[in-house]
Amino acid sequence: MPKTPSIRTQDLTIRFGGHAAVNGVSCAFFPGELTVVVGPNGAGKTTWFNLVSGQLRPSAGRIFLGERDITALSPSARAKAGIGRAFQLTNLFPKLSVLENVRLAVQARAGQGHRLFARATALTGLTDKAMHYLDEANLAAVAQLPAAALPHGDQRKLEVAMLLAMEPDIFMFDEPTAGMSVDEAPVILELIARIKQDPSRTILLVEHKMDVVRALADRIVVLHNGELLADGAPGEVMAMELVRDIYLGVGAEEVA
Ligand SMILES: Nc1ncnc2c1ncn2[C@@H]1O[C@H](COP(=O)(O)OP(=O)(O)OP(=O)(O)O)[C@@H](O)[C@H]1O
Repeated sequence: MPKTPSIRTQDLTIRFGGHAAVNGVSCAFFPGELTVVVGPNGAGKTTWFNLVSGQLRPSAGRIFLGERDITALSPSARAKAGIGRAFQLTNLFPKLSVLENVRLAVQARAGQGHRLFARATALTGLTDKAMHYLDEANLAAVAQLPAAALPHGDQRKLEVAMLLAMEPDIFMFDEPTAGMSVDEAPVILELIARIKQDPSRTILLVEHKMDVVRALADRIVVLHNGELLADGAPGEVMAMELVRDIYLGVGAEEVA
């Protein structure tokens, strides 16, 4: 029996004025699969991501989460429905401790909203859960520090721990190693590789760096001028002449 996609876009299009930043993109994604969305600057990758997570509304086309049409849902309703997106540090509460940050995500997942002062008994359970996710992200040792005190790489890990605490079915990462040092980047990649081990999860990643693409991708989707140019296994896609052509001048040597 063919597998049901966990998320899919159908003829997804958004126009800004006369310009179609995303143009008729149809593709489906499956549990247990990590897809990297690549393409040159301005190809429409971030815009497509924003359409999927709900920050932008399409001019045409639809988005389905499983069988459910979520095109009209707000970003928060999509998050509740199972789409989790890591934003580049904009979701952190800098003055709260690392633990409190994750605990708030656990509370949000449990449907208790963002209350900092929950009842003591409830708090213990929430704290235990939060510590579990901090352990997964290798951040347990810094649980009591304010988020703002962490180095950039650890803040990005904290963001991933908060994403894990939301227990999404779909994980979306926009350039997860952007701004990281060479020492910090592998830790995030390892964390994403671990997330991928759970076959119920679908992972979407926008990435420019070919070493990251090579390390993680089960599949590559190439956008170009807002259109879907290629979609397939990494070796297959990277060997396509058209794909190599559009990368000429923007890292052709890296594609090789
Ligand atoms: N709010 C907007 N208003 C007008 N044009 C926009 C808007 N957002 C994006 N665009 C245009 O849509 C196109 C796609 O942009 P997008 O940022 O999605 O590309 P990208 O592939 O993510 O690029 P990069 O790799 O540089 O981040 C670009 O031409 C961009 O200028």
